[in-house]
Amino acid sequence: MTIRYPQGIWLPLVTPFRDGDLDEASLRRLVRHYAAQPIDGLILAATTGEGLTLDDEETARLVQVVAAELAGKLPICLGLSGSDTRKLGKALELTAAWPVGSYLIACPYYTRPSQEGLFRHFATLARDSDKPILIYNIPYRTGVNMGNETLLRLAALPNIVGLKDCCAEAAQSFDLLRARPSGFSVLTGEDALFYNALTHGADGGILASAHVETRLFARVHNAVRGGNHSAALAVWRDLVDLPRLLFAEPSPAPIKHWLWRAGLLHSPEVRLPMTEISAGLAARIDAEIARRTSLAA
Ligand SMILES: O=C(O)C1=N[C@H](C(=O)O)C[C@H](O)C1
Repeated sequence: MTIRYPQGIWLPLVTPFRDGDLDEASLRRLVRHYAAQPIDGLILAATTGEGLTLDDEETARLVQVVAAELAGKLPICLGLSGSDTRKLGKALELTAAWPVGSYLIACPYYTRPSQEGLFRHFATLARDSDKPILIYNIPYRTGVNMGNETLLRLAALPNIVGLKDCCAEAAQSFDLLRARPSGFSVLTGEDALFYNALTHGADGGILASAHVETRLFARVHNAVRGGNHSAALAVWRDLVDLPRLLFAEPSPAPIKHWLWRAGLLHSPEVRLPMTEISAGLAARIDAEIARRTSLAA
């Protein structure tokens, strides 16, 4: 399923592991669970999905299992990252026939290219693929910030359809939202700023935190879209502590801990260099699960 204007809640699915391998049983359980939630699409093998630790065979299997389980219920977007334009071009070629509708491609990291380098990198990748591409701008992970001028040049290319915005500069995000052409989608990847981004005009979010209380994240989105800002704010005031808790230590370990405690994952296992959460954070998460469970009862 190909979506040319992504909006709403896109879930960057965690990748379950068991004893070092892909845990397919947990993966199927997760997909069944989220297919019944109010989300608009799944992102696989991105930051939250520990995509950098998966080899090609595992990524292929991940996509295959998720697509089979979804049976077309939701669109799939595949996360790609790297700092070599040619290798990414080969990854696009390798995955062209896979059941993914679009790609989320991070800016090249570590090498800190110029704005012209960033433009040519994405323009080359856009030329190499028929599928829609979302640019992922996250300077605090990659070391390079794609400026709005470059983004707007890229937005003019037919299959560059949007941005996952994690630039961490409120003015840059707002200026882009004012200047973007119609048909170019902006989704925030700053979980704790989701409500603010929506009120500034963003189309939705790619939010690891939405693994938990998915319906409340969707309610915030729907209320802002419907112009009901006081209803959105009322939900958000209760929800905003959740992303803070789930990002208190490197993601996705806190989220995996929560999903394990909730019975959706067999294990909270992450792959090195990520590590499981501290005992202190585990106790805080367990207490929050207990609090939310007693409120719901
Ligand atoms: O999985 C992702 O991609 C996400 N990335 C952001 C990050 O890298 O910090 C956070 C977002 O919730 C999901």
